Amino acid sequence: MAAESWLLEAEGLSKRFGGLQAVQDVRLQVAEGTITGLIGPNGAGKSTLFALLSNFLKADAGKVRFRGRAIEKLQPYQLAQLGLVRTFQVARSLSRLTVLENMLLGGQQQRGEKFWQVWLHPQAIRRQEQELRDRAFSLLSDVGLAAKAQDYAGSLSGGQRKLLEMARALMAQPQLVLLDEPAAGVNPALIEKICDHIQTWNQQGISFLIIEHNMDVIMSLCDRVWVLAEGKNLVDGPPAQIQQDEQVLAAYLGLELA
Ligand SMILES: Nc1ncnc2c1ncn2[C@@H]1O[C@H](COP(=O)(O)OP(=O)(O)OP(=O)(O)O)[C@@H](O)[C@H]1O
Repeated sequence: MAAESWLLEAEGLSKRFGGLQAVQDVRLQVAEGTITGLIGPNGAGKSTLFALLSNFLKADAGKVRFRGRAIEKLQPYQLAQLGLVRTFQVARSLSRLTVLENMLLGGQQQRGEKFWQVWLHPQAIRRQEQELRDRAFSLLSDVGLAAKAQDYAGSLSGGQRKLLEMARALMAQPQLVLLDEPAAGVNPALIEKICDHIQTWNQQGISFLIIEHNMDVIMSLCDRVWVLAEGKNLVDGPPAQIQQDEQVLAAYLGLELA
């Protein structure tokens, strides 16, 4: 595939924490319209790579291009404006906001508006706010959380928080969502629902890069899977191939992939 047709492309990414090389010379590509998996044993560097791809951490070396554009110098909110967002766990501070307030924050990161814009165009801002609320309610009803809009996010179950995290990311109307362990701590029935939502959004044109330890989720959702081990690329390929790859099985030291 020609370089310009990758939605997201990283090469030579490295990050060291003190004496620990967490990510070393890593390469990764996400094709437009796909669901791409990122797997690897604990400590393989997946979360660090996510933080590097979304500019929450600065790389020691390497390049990241999104839609053909170098993005290293952009702030995370500017990345969101370009169409690249990542999910965040509903942290303690956000637990004390309502579900709706969490959603509106997700929309805010896309706008990055200046004080003078608010002052000069109050009606336009009010209209935008109404649009944000409408979008928030539409997404909340998609994921079955509309009735909980006024509840504190902290009162949601683990699975409902995951749904809120995903819906909040979609408030920015992204092209690519980096999803951090969407199935972690979620009961099996809700995992199935979460997978259905991801597939539906993907059919609507949103691409995903997903870190996940639940191999059923990775194998059923992903078009391509990248494997990291000890901070480096191990292999990448279609899920069925990855599932049987001996290097991958060895890296997991006997943990079952199937
Ligand atoms: N801020 C940090 N400071 C120091 N070391 C860190 C930091 N963040 C991560 N590490 C270390 O870097 C290595 C890679 O961690 P990372 O969280 O990226 O792995 P991971 O593949 O996401 O693991 P897991 O599946 O357990 O979440 C680990 O050894 C971790 O302890």
